[in-house]
Amino acid sequence: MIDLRKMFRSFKFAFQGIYFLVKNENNARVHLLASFLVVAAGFYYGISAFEWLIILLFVSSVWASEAFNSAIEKLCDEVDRTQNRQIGMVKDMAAAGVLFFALGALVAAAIIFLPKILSI
Ligand SMILES: Nc1ncnc2c1ncn2[C@@H]1O[C@H](COP(=O)(O)OP(=O)(O)OP(=O)(O)O)[C@@H](O)[C@H]1O
Repeated sequence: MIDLRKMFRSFKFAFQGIYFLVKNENNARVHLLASFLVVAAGFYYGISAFEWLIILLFVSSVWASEAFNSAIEKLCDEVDRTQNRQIGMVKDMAAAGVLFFALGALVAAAIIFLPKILSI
């Protein structure tokens, strides 16, 4: 049996997580600006349903990877705040996860929008 109250409570915590991300993480604010710009460009250029699908997949993937990366960073800082090579590596690998999606998003946005921008 699904406990709806528990489910809505989990949503509340997840939205709290989004609030923490945007409030505390500079990179999340960069993602917010980029997401806004790309969605605005999508409406401006009237992109197709398939192009929207690609954009939405990348936007949500970048946000999800940033959320995991920030959570890992916070956890690392709780575990050990002294200089620790392993902690440094964990943080760098988590950051690489965001970079993979961000670079993919950049290339996808260029493939979708550059021809439209250049044809004007
Ligand atoms: N405890 C540590 N030991 C070794 N290296 C660390 C440690 N903490 C951070 N680093 C190194 O410094 C880099 C930046 O870490 P930091 O936690 O400041 O990340 P940030 O992305 O700048 O975080 P914030 O969002 O808090 O500004 C890490 O990727 C890692 O290479």
